[in-house]
Amino acid sequence: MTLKLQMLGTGSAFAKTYFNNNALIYDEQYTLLVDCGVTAPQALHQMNKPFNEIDAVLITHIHADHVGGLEELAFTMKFRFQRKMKLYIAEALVDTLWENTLKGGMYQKDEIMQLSDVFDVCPLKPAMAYDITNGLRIELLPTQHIPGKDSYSIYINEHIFYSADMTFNPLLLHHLVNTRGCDVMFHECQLEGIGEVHTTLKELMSLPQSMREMIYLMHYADNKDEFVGHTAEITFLEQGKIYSF
Ligand SMILES: O=c1ccn([C@@H]2O[C@@H]3COP(=O)(O)O[C@H]3[C@H]2O)c(=O)[nH]1
Ligand SMILES: [Zn+2]
Ligand SMILES: [Zn+2]
Repeated sequence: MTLKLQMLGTGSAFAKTYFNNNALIYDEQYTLLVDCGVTAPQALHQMNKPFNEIDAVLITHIHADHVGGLEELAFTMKFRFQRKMKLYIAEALVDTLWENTLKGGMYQKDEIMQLSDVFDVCPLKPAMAYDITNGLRIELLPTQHIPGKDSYSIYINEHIFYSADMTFNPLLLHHLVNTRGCDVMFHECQLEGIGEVHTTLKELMSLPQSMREMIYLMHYADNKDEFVGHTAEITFLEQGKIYSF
């Protein structure tokens, strides 16, 4: 099964050169949006892709660069396209996404009272595989990001790791490669400094060569070009480009 991946953006939370780190995953005619940050509506607009062409959105965690575009997406779907988009989300995030993020902007008495009034909500249990289509299987893997904040990386089609924002977890990466057949990793990356809530380039560079060859960097800062040529076997993902896996 060959999937295609196209990043709407590859930027870190406050990057200005790149859009937010959100992705489109294509399985033939099906399109899954992975995260929908503040810049996602603008990025989609520039790609000439209306919200209506997206089949579902999946959320990794609640930070504005991952969910800040959901209000525009949901309002546009409701008032322009008269339908709800499917929302794949860890069950632990359902209430907080509504109560702490969307309700303030979206609440309308008798019209929009809960998340399910604007999304077709599909709560996911972590560590369980779900077939989204015949050719797209996803599993949420809880990964550490901010203390007390639930955050979920994604294991796709039993061989692709797509990291949420996360601190370095070499044990998980080794486990996926050694026991679960992982051969591609899209990994968020903080290019310099101490990775308090993210994984640093230095940490990823400490992995064995065979794993570095699998890694594509995303969620990077504006000065990415300074690091091109200094990442050994590790590749930078580029926003807008279509990759097949
Ligand atoms: O303890 C903290 C919490 C947050 N932050 C910043 O806020 C950003 C929120 O989105 P993000 O998770 O993509 O990146 C985060 C960081 O840039 C931080 O530096 N330290
Ligand atoms: Zn982020
Ligand atoms: Zn985050």
